Amino acid sequence: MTSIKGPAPAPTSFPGSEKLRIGIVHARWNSEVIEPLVKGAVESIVKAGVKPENIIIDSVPGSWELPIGTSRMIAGSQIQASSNANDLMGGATSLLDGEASTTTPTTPKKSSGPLDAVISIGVLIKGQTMHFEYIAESCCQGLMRVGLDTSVPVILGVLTVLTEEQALKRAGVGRQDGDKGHNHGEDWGFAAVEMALKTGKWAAGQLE
Ligand SMILES: Nc1c(NC[C@H](O)[C@H](O)[C@H](O)CO)[nH]c(=O)[nH]c1=O
Ligand SMILES: CC(=O)[C@@H](O)COP(=O)(O)O
Repeated sequence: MTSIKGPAPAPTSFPGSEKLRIGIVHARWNSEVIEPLVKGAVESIVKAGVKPENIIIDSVPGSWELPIGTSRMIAGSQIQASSNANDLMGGATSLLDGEASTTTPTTPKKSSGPLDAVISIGVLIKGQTMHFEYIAESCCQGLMRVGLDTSVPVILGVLTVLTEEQALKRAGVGRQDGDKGHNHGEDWGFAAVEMALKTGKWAAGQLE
């Protein structure tokens, strides 16, 4: 019997996506699986209309570090956005200091606005101990908390799998049964763009 499980097809258009800035923070553990997942996510973010230069990618050692990495990346983007706004006003800090500003206001080509969504990507593979269970639970709880606390959508890109083949298949690079599987990174990219646009509209009081 064929399976009915899986996401609905992604929307075909994402109006307004050209203004978005999307972050990806990924763990470096299990990099053979991480790499295609990140690639899949980037491809679908671009397909959805986000400019490649507005996709910010950074890494952390392992999935345990994803919640703090995600949280600080969001905060860093907000700091960058407000200091950029100061620069565009002609260097507010130096004016406060009573100095003439030497900063020439320029319009940055790529966005330095705050991140509109972040995808947190990790691959946890069950080993011999309880390590997997502790990290999986804390990591997912932590990522949920970051999203709710910051109001910036955090997309759960963490695979929690029992075998290496399960991980490979979920990154579209399966090696067994002639079945490569499906790259979940692609779904995460579309989810990030959709959630970034929707939370932006909701924040502006626009409900369809
Ligand atoms: N076993 C896996 C880990 N373990 C490493 C931890 O995430 C963490 O980096 C370390 O304990 C230092 O704090 N990470 C994964 O992403 N995937 C694993 O399967
Ligand atoms: C990093 C660890 O603590 C390690 O011993 C976990 O082992 P396993 O992945 O086999 O559970």
